[in-house]
Amino acid sequence: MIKKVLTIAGSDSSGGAGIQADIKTITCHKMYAMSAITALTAQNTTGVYGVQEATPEFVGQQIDCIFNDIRPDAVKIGMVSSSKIIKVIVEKLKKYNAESIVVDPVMVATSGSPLLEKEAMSTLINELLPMGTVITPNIPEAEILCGFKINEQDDMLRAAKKIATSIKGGVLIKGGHFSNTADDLLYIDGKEVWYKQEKIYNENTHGTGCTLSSAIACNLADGYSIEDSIRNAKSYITGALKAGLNLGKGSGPLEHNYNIKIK
Ligand SMILES: Nc1ncnc2c1ncn2[C@@H]1O[C@H](COP(=O)(O)OP(=O)(O)O)[C@@H](O)[C@H]1O
Ligand SMILES: Cc1ncc(COP(=O)(O)OP(=O)(O)O)c(N)n1
Repeated sequence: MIKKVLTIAGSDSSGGAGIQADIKTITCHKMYAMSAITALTAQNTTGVYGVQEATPEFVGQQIDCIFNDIRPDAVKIGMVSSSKIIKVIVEKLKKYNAESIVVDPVMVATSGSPLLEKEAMSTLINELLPMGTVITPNIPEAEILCGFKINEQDDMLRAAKKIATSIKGGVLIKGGHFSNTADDLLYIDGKEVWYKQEKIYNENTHGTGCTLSSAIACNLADGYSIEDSIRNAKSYITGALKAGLNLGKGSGPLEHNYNIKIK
């Protein structure tokens, strides 16, 4: 039976991040992708130029339609935009007893544009993050969640331990924002697991976070443990970066389908 994965996230018109990156990732994992769109962004490889939010009611209606018909085996959550949208997502995930939830706490695009309203931060922290089987902050997001600067790997561990005090799932801090390494750290059940990866010198990293979190969701849907799901997802993203796609005038997208052989 084909596995089904739902992404609840924003649309990226340029196709490199958000819903589009998620659907490509899920499809490349040979799974069935479904989406509940929280916001439309007018975006390309150089930045985010406009955001049009969906109403919270409409986000809820999309989630109802999905769960009442094709129940997802895993859920990935990305850009959630506002407090009201977060509340409806939490309400629906609880109502349907959703399992295997990966929360990527998207706050600001790497280009610098905010993707979450300032007032929504406390709702994200107090209501959405605790729903996660695993949460996947990058370094700037982890700094906001833990309240101190992360300058080196020891700080990543301190941050993960602090964030884990209010979250029962795993905390994966992504190290892609460091200059020489791309080592990610999972902190789960009092245990640290490092995913070591040397930095790939590719400036085209638009959508890495979205791609990693949806790849983790696919692996959870397939029944892998959290630890192994992250290991497999890390290997997928490393391949997608190494493939070296070069599109657009800014930080371009990844080659999601680098491992698909049809032709
Ligand atoms: N240049 C790179 N080389 C290898 N891995 C990378 C590189 N940039 C990002 N990654 C990896 O991509 C994933 C997403 O990380 P990151 O870029 O830190 O998140 P975000 O896209 O949310 O800012 C992580 O597994 C990270 O280690
Ligand atoms: C619609 C939308 N959602 C999320 C992001 C952020 O993508 P992410 O993979 O976390 O990182 P960057 O692409 O910003 O490096 C986005 N840009 N758009």
